[in-house]
Amino acid sequence: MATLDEIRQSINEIDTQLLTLFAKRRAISIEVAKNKLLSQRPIRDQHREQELLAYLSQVGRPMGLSAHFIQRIFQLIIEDSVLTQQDFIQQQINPEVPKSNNSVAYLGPLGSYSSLAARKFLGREVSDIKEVGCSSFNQVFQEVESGNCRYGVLPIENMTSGSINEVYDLMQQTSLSIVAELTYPIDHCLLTAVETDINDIEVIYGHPQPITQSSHYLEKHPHIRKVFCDSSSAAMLKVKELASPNAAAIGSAEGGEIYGLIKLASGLANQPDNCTRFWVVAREPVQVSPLVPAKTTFIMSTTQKTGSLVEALLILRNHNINMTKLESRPIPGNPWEEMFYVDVAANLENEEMQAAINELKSAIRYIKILGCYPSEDVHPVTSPTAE
Ligand SMILES: C=C(O[C@@H]1C=C(C(=O)O)C=C[C@H]1O)C(=O)O
Repeated sequence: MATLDEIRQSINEIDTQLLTLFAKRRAISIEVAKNKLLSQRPIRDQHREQELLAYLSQVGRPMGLSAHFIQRIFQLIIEDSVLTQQDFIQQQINPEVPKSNNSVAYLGPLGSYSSLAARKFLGREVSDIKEVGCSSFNQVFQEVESGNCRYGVLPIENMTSGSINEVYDLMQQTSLSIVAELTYPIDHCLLTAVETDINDIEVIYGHPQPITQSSHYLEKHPHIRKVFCDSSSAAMLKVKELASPNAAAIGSAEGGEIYGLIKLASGLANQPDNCTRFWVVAREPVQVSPLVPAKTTFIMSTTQKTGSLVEALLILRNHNINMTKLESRPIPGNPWEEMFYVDVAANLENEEMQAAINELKSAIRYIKILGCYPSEDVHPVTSPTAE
C-alpha cells in the first residue's frame, strides 16, 4: 500500500495538471476576447455560460461529480475568464494605462486589507510597484491628487458592516475619478506574537471595522478589552512589538505572515463569506468599452420638493437603467439636505445613460459623475440542473 506521502505526491501532480489546464483555458479566453473585439460582440454571454454549465453538469454526473460541485468550480473559472477578457479589452482602449510600473496609495502599512486589495488590482507582479501606505483616507486622496501616486485604493463597503461613510464623504470633495472596482475576500484572524491560548488574551488591537465585523466572536469573549487602531497593520505591528501572550490583533492571515505573527483563530467575521468592495481612483477617468459590462457612479442632491428623489429614480427607470446601489449621506454644513450616491449598471457613454443624465440635470439640484468603470459583478448564471 502506498504511503501517505506517496498518495499526497499524486495529489500534487494532479493539482499541477489542473493549474496547467486553468492557465491554458485563460489563454484561450484571450483569443475569445480578440475574436469578440473584431466582431464587436459583448464579452459576457450568459446564454453560453448557462449552456456550458448544463453540459458540464451532464458530463460530470456519470463521474460521480454533483451538479452543485461542478457549478461552484466553474462559476469561479468563468468569472475569472470574463474578468481576464475585460482586462484585455480595457487595455486595448486605454493603452496609456499600463498595469505595470505603477504607484498606488492605500490605508495602512503593508499587510492591511487595503494593501492586499491594491496588490490584487495591480496584479501579482509587485516588484516594480511603488506602494504608499497612508495613515488616513484623506492622505490616500492627497497622494493621488498631487500626482505622487497613480492610483488610490479605497474600501467603500463591507458585506457585514455596510458602507464606509468616511470614504463616501471624501468622494464629495475630490476631483479624482473612479477607474475600477474590486472585491476582496476578508477573513479576519486572531493573530499573536507568541504561542498562547484564547483564554489568556486580555486585549485585542484592531481597526474599528474588523472589530465591528467580528462582534459575535468577541461577544463570546467579553473579558477581552478592545483597543482601536488606525489600521489592521498598525494593530499587527503593536502586537508584534508587545510580544505578549495576552495581546492579539485582528487582521488577515497574509498580513499576519508579513509581521511574523501566529494565527490563533480564523473566520472571526459574523458573516462567513465576508468581503469588502473597493474603488480604485485616479486623476484621469478611463474609457470603458461597450463590450464590457460597466458601472457608473454619480452623486446627486435632489430638491427639497416632496417626491423629488422618486422623480429622479423614475428618470433612470424610464431609460431602462438598472440602479445597483443607493446610499444617502448628509451634506456637511447643511443639516436638512442629503447627498445621494448612485451606482448604475450602465456605461456613461451609452445613449440612454446620456439622455438620463441630461434629464436628471434639469430635475435635480446637483449631479457629479464620480466615474465609469468595468463591473466586477460578473457572477455567472446558474444552470437549472444545479437547483
Ligand atoms: C469565453 C467566453 O466568454 C465569456 C466566458 C465564458 C467562459 O469562460 O466559458 C463563457 C461565456 C462568456 O460570458 C465565450 O463567450 O465563450
